Amino acid sequence: MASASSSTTPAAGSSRSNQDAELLPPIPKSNAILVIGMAGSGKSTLAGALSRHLEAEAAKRNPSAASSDPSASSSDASYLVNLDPAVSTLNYEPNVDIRDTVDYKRVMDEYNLGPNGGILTALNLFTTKFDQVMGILEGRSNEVDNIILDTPGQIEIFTWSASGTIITDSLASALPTCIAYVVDTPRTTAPATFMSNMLYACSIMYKTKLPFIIVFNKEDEQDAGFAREWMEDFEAFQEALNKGNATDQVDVGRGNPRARGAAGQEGEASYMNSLVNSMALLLEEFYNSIRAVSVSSLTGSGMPSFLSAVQEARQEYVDEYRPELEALRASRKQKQEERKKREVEKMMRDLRVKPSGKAAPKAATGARGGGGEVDDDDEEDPRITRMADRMRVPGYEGDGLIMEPDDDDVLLQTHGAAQTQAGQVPRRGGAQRGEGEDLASVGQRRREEQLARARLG
Ligand SMILES: Nc1nc2c(ncn2[C@@H]2O[C@H](COP(=O)(O)OP(=O)(O)OP(=O)(O)O)[C@@H](O)[C@H]2O)c(=O)[nH]1
Repeated sequence: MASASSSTTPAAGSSRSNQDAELLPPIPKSNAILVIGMAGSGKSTLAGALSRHLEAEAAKRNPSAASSDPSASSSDASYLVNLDPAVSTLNYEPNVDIRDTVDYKRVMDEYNLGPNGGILTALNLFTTKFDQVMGILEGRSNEVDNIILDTPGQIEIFTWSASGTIITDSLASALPTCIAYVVDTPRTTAPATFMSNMLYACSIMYKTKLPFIIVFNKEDEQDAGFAREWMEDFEAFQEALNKGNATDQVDVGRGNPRARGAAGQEGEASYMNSLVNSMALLLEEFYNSIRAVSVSSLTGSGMPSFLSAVQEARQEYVDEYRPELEALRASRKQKQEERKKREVEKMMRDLRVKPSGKAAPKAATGARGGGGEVDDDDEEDPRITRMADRMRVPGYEGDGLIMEPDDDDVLLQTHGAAQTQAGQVPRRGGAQRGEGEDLASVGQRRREEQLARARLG
């Protein structure tokens, strides 16, 4: 488990990213902190506590500005976005609030939905306007240090919905974004609950691929030492598990769970226990790559270590997430350009036009010696070859014909060429139909003309 420690804040806009400004905008000063967690874990309380902590820090850094204009430091310290349409009261004043845009109770009534369906639909409706929210956030992204986004209580509504994905991806493509996964520490002391929380965290991390911070909240009620130990030492977790039922709360006290033992019966070899055991093994890799902090959103303790973890996450975004995003964008752009080029080439071939715009009657070259400028390097279009074959007349060495891609005309020209073995290939017009004349009449007229000429000859 990576622990949060202070790290240098990368300068706004890494050189690497600036080079590729065409694909992605330069990295701004702000971090986006997406606060996610199970219902009641303390997401909103954390968002409020963090913003107050940031305000206080900003006031300390610049006391004169804070005293002359109390709103100045606070507005630059953080920017808050509430994405929970169903919350009734918040312990902070959001700058952008989903409730100002969608009334989730009306959504429930109008669409005949239950509470969760209402929240999901409200979020979906809001997401249709999220480009506007992104415009606002990007506008502030070089003014504020941290943009904090509080998500709906029902975690799956955000993490497994299309709107959650759109919001997360939009943020991550514009700002150094990290996930703050809030854990209700006092309610995670049973090995099974701990494990399911960690599995959820792991699935979100692998889904979003974003820098991830586990925030063990409510440390005023329950120290997170046991959780850290379970993450770092598999045997400690196994020992706690073997002391009782996986679903029993372990008496972790405020210290080492191993020393205190489990509250339940001795070593139950239940299916649940062995399942939790195997999952713990699977999660070892996840634990190794994760940073975890413990805080109390109620008292405000642990905020500096949380902010250090955010800075580490920013660095990870700059070093790992952003280059991948740039590579992805570059390859998508290249593919788009290649497709565009292929389409233009195909169109050129179909029109038999050189890129310079000159017409080239290549279709007539089946009769050799086409008069127009022909792009000889071009691959022959099989349809044109077939058409030219139909037009080819044995022994004819004449000029090319200018024709329209119309079967009637092709037939007429072929017919015209067939009767002029001597080389007087009728130019277009000679073979044309008169107005209102159908193909059969033209044939008839031609036969009559031929007969007349034969008689004269
Ligand atoms: N003791 C203690 N209680 C906390 C702490 N953080 C939050 N709470 C309490 O936990 C309860 C839920 O907090 P919220 O911030 O509403 O949690 P949430 O995750 O936003 O809730 P939903 O969005 O409704 O799921 C409230 O009663 C908070 O007072 C903390 O650090 N310590």
